[in-house]
Amino acid sequence: MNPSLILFDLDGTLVDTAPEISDALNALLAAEGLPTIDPALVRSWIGNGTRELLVRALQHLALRGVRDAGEPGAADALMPAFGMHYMAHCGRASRVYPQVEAVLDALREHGKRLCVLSNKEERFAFTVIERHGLRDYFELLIGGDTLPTKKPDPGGIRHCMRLFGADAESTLLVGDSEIDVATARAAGVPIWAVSWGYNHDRPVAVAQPDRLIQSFGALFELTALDAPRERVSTY
Ligand SMILES: O=C(O)COP(=O)(O)O
Ligand SMILES: [Mg+2]
Repeated sequence: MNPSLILFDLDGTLVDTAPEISDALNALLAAEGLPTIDPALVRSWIGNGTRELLVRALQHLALRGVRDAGEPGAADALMPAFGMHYMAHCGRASRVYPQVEAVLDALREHGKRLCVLSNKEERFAFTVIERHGLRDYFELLIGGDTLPTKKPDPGGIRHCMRLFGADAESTLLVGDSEIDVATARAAGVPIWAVSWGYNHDRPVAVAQPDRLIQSFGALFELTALDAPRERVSTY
C-alpha cells in the first residue's frame, strides 16, 4: 500500500468535535425553551451532517412528548439558528487527536495529496479545520453539501480521484464510521478506520474496514516507501 492521495474524514477521525456539537445543540434547545439532550446521545448521532443531527434531536424530543419538536419543517426552521450557535462553538471545545499534525506534516513532506471528506456542511467543516490550524495541510475540503451527494455515495472520493489523477490503488480513505467504510467500498478504494471515533453506538470494527488503527501514528508507515521531497524555500 503506497497511496498518493489520502482522504480524511473529519469528525471523530482528525478532530474530536462531539463536545462542541452537543454544546451548540443544547445552546439552541435552551434558547428555544426546549429540553437539552445528554451529550453521549448527541455523539451517537454524528456522522450524517449537522442538519441530520438536528432532525434526529427533534425526533428524539418529539418521541418524549415535547410539543412542536415533531412538526414537519421544524428542523429547517431551526437550522439557521443552529448554524449560528454552531459557528460560535466551532473550534472551542473540540480537540485535534494526538499525532495528527505530525503525521500530516510527514505525509505532505513525502508528497502525498491530502483532502478532507466530511459529511459536515462545508462552512462548518472549513471553520473547524481553520480554527485548529489544519487548513494548510489539505488541498481540498469536500463537505456534506459541496457536491450533489454525500457519503456513503462515492461521488466525493471519485471527484478527488479525478481531480488529482489518482486511481483506486493509489487512493486511501481514513475514517471512523461504517459510513466511511461503505463510501470506500462503493468507490472501490481501501479504507483504514480509526478506533477512537464516532460510529453510532457500535465499534467500527463490525463494518470490517481493511485495517483498524489504534493510533494516528500508524499512518507514519505510509511515508516509508517515498523519499522525502526536497523542501523548496520561498525565501
Ligand atoms: O458532521 C457530521 O455529522 C459528520 O462529519 P464526518 O463525515 O466528518 O464524520
Ligand atoms: Mg467521522
